[in-house]
Amino acid sequence: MVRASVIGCGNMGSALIRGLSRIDEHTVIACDVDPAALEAVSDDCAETTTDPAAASDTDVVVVAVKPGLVLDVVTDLDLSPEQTLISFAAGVPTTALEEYTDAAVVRIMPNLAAETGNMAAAATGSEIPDDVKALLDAVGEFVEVEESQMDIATAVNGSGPAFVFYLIGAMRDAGVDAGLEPEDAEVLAAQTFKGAAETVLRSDRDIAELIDAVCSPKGTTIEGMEALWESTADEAVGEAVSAAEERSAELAEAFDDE
Ligand SMILES: NC(=O)C1=CN([C@@H]2O[C@H](COP(=O)(O)OP(=O)(O)OC[C@H]3O[C@@H](n4cnc5c(N)ncnc54)[C@H](OP(=O)(O)O)[C@@H]3O)[C@@H](O)[C@H]2O)C=CC1
Ligand SMILES: O=C(O)[C@@H]1CCC=N1
Repeated sequence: MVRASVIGCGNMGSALIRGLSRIDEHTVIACDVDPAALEAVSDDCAETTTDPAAASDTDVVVVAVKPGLVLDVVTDLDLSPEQTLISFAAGVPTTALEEYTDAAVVRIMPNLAAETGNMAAAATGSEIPDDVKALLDAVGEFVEVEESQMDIATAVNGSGPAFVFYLIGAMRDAGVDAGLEPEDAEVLAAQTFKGAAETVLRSDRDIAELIDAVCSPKGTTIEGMEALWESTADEAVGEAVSAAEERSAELAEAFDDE
């Protein structure tokens, strides 16, 4: 069992808390300056507090506040070398965090799908302790990456859900425009993304082979694929990822002189 606290229970912190509450092996203390944020997760954690000091004696301390607040919060926590600090912050390098704490630091780029146990996370740190791995495994899949890869990971899996929500919306809207009921179109589009993602994860076949498997000769899909191949859809996705990556790098630049 992992004893963890989550400091900052907004969008990302609350998603983690709710994801961990789906399994009862972990004890989670939730901390936020906003009582309303704590009220929203009170049924999904063991304890809530507005005092970070009261939440700082757990084995693992997850800091999920906005990037600009992270170092102040970490400084005030005064953690020991036996504890592990997890930072979710975009653009805050591990070395910067290490200057402000005695705890072992693991920098993680999570995503909102922690809430449903489907998080894709990138983790970096000299050694990722077993209890942190157990915590990440409990809410999805993680991969270990180099610190230098964190900006692109932030774009792909951290920001990625927003890009995918957008694409699901576009597929839904196309269905609605052609006559489907909005609720039906949303289920069909979202479940199709979910099923396709699950297929990619579970299949030995690469993505080109999977596309081929859907395209019946002279059928419907090949017509749609030809329209996609002729469009600049892949460039648009690439540009979205690059813009998010650049912003992550820009946030990190603030720490260059520290
Ligand atoms: N949202 C996402 O999908 C993802 C976010 N992240 C990272 O997670 C972090 C949090 O992002 P997100 O959840 O979106 O942000 P939110 O603003 O939704 O949540 C942050 C929460 O922390 C609270 N807070 C502020 N100061 C303190 C403090 N000193 N002690 C305790 N709580 C405090 C805020 O309260 P108040 O609002 O009153 O200030 C708010 O409730 C960021 O660093 C971000 O880069 C990473 C991946 C995905
Ligand atoms: O938009 C952001 O900055 C945060 C980090 C990745 C996802 N949300």
